[in-house]
Amino acid sequence: MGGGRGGNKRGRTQRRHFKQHRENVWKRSKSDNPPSDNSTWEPFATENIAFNEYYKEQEIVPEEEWDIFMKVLRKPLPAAFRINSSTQFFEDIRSQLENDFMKSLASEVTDEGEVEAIRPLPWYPENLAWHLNFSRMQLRKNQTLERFHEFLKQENEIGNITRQEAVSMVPPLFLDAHPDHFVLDMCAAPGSKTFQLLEMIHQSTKPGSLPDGMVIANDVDVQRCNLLIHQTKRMCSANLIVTNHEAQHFPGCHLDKNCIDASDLGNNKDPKINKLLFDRVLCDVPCSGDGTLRKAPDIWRKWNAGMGNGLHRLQVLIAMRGLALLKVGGRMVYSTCSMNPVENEAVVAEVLRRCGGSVELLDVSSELPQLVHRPGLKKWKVRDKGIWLASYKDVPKYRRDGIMSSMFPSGRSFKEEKTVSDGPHEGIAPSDNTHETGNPNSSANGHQTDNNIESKQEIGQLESFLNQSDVSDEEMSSFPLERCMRIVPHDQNTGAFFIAVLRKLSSLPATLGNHTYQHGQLTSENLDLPKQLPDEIIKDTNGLAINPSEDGADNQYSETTSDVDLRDKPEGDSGPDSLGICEEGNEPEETQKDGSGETDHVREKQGKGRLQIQGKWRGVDPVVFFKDEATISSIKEFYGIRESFPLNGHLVTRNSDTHHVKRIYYVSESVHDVLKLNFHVGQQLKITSVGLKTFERQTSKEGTSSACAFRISSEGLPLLLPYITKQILCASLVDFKHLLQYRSIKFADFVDAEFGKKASNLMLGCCVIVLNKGDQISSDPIQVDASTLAIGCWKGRTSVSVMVSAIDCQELLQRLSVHFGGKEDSLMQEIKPSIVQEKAGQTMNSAEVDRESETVAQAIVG
Ligand SMILES: C[S@@+](CC[C@H](N)C(=O)[O-])C[C@H]1O[C@@H](n2cnc3c(N)ncnc32)[C@H](O)[C@@H]1O
Repeated sequence: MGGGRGGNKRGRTQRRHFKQHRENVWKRSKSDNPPSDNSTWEPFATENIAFNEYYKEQEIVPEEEWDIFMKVLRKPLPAAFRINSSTQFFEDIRSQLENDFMKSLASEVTDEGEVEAIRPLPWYPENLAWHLNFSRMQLRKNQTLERFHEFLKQENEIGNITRQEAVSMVPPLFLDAHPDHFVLDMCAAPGSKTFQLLEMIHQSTKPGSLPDGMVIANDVDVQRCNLLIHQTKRMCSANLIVTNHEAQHFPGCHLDKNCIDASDLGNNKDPKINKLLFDRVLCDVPCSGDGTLRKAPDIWRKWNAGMGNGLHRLQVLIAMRGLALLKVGGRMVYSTCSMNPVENEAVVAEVLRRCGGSVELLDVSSELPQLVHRPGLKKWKVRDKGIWLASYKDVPKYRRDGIMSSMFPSGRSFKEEKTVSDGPHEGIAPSDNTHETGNPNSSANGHQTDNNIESKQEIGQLESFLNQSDVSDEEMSSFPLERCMRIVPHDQNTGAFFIAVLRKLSSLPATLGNHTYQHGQLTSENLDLPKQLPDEIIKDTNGLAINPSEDGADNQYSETTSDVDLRDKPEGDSGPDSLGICEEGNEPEETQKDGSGETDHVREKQGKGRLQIQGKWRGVDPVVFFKDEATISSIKEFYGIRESFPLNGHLVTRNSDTHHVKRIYYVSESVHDVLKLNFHVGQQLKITSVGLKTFERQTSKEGTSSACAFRISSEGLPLLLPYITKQILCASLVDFKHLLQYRSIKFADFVDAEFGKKASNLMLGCCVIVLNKGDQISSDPIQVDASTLAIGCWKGRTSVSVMVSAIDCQELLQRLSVHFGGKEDSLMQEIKPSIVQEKAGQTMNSAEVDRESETVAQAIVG
């Protein structure tokens, strides 16, 4: 099928893999009802004294709003979902919601105080995101709601809508990614924001073309990477690479051109890019996740102030790495689903402090004017072991491993009271390189930046300022942290979220390092160098890994299902293990620590352990460019692929043995360039998934007798469609519908006899059937635009069979009925008697259809 939004729409025929493994979040789950046996079931307690005390003290909301804040926080979170704008029928779905369901549901009673049953989120562009005021129980309450429930279930299953917490949709909007941007999503799993970013990259792409940009989606957790791959598969993007790194050590892939083999250079093989830099970076870091309390009420029980303290360090490191990888002029969004200032404003302040004047915090409030948000805090306190700390000087020595100066509004360590190293004057640096002393904030300031102090006079002024504003009990940040955005639940009936938008104005101070914390302070390593992986990993991952693996690839998804279950559990349904594995992905290992500082050490150790395990993955094959000229030519010849479609250099596989390649993936120019760079830098990027599955080897008996060993995969069809000149036919609406209805039709049974004849003349093997909506003239080459509907089929010896799953056929039929509803009756009258009889008997006599081709088609459809 053609197009994305504005052109490159991904059809339902491509979503087979996705839906086969996707939990339907709208379906009934055991947890919908309390257990019927006598076991003691109690609702989650929605009270935590430490929580109350903490956030009251932080003045997270004005005192007079406290009660409503708590009241809303205790209420289950209403569902929200997004229409996937990359699907071919997104406009139909939106119109169904606007014109049909909004009206039919209007009279239904919803939660108290809510007037509308469903409504578009006013701040989300083009009515593509919706808020729903019914719980799943209510959805089954009556017929009108049941119909809506069915709609949600089906569209979710097909992949046309995605359930996503409303506030989680915000960060990608502020990232403002364009189709030509290189985007890094540092902590991407399970991938709801990556999906949005891909939609942005692909928007307005013409059918058969690819954007210049790309997305690298990274996550440290292998299992969650699988979830990410699974989620993003629906986008069918050739512009995506999924990687598995600690974000704080994400490799920059710096290429020393001197190291390139001279013969490579001679062969014009030098990569177009010599390091990885991004136009946009999304830094949606692991957090304590108390913004998701409404969705994961078990957090009430587990919450403690140490959760945020334990994550601050990692959050700073990840954000700093993101800024190092950001191009000058580029934008980075830092976000969390936590309300805690230690994880939010303190992190933002610390990166500003470290970056001097090279990074600015943007005021983007005018960009989504209808999004209600609160300004970031300028002052806050740190709580450790039940004690309030107003300033780092209050931190007992023995706690300085866990409590960092950067957690406080001033960021001052007070280690050397008279050293002008940090503090309220962002971007001000002493002339000596105090970062070498281990002062957390001095490295950023220890280098000449635009704002650096040039003269002794200025230093004198600063010292006098610091003396005047010496430690007060109430510290206040002098950064414009009010530009940060805090979304609180009672403003828009959502979860809570924090967002800060940063722009890189100039290179980071030259020796600003990859910071590690020692004794409560940041010290520097070189930010631009990726952390050296253990030797064994380098050895074991010799070659890019791609997922799923050639053998039993899809099995990996089953392992991820439990994650989906946890994340998407309905309100009130979170088991004890689900803490933090919310859609916005809190980290349970980290959140359960008490802020002793051990958390991150544990995390780091776990991280290393994980890496080592990953290095020993079995079934991980290297990614190689597919260059087998004979196979490429046979594919080109069989499908008549136009020369204008670049195949050479864009095909990758995981098998260097050309004869045993099962799947061939297509990569965009941008991904190609990154892969090439990665080869040159010794494969620093640990790639778990790359490329759009485009060709699959035929393995069935009939398949192997086809003149071409490879069929076109449903995922790759939209991209290839405009370039296919052979094995492609245009079917009338009635024959197209018959194919979807009966799945296999004998040549003689097509209503359009001419079409049946043409079909019988196709070569044995894979073919493409395009719906003629009345605009195609049979003698002309088939015209493809964003609305073109096409399905992959198998031309057997006596029939044509669809290679589209039953549910996709069903959905397509429904959509056709919506579009061409008026013609339905007359079409039915045209149905050939033989087919009607078969249908009437509900038996497709397999003896009457081409057995072989059906077998092939079934094998393909799975
Ligand atoms: C808040 S969730 C991300 C949610 C995601 N952006 C989305 O919208 O679906 C945080 C993610 O960070 C990952 N993570 C934790 N520590 C990390 C690290 N050091 N580097 C990279 N990812 C990390 C977790 O595995 C988790 O998937």
